[in-house]
Amino acid sequence: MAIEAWFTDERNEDQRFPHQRKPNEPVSLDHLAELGVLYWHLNPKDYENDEELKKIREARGYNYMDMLDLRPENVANFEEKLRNFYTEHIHADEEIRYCLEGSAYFDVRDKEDRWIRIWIKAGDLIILPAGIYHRFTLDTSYYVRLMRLFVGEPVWTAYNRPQDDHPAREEYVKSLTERVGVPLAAN
Ligand SMILES: CSCCC(=O)C(=O)O
Ligand SMILES: [Fe+2]
Repeated sequence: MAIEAWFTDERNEDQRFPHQRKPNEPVSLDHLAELGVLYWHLNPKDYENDEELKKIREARGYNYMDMLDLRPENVANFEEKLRNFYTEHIHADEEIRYCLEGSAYFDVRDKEDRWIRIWIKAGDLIILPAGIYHRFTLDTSYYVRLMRLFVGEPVWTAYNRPQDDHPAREEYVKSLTERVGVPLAAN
């Protein structure tokens, strides 16, 4: 079972709604990969002994790990945090999130600056590349338990859009043309 992703409508309704277009315009994993967004589906029940997760962490150097239980009762300044998560931003590093329970939405910008909504559920691990414009919201279930991974000491600093001159943004924009350039040049 793969994650679902789609282009969002532009309606000004609750951010926790799916915001699918009518008819729905799905986005494939290949399209996400072109944007540098990576995805795995793992077994969330046994994450402590999961060899697949171990392999990914080793291969990518994710030695840091913590848990984020996003529900109003156990997060200080819950509303403010959610507001910040939903403000379009980038990071200087990858954003790696593994959904263990519940569900939520990551929105990422595509090359034409359209929003793609990615619905993550238990077992979905996604990696957003450094420099990609994105935001995050809970869905109507209003609960998600996420594992956060990182290389070394974690840096969660968010740089709100616009960040055209940020080195991570410049690097990301360059990587987009290179990623598309390879298969085209091979033709
Ligand atoms: C709650 S995890 C995702 C939110 C986000 O984009 C971030 O933490 O930078
Ligand atoms: Fe982020």
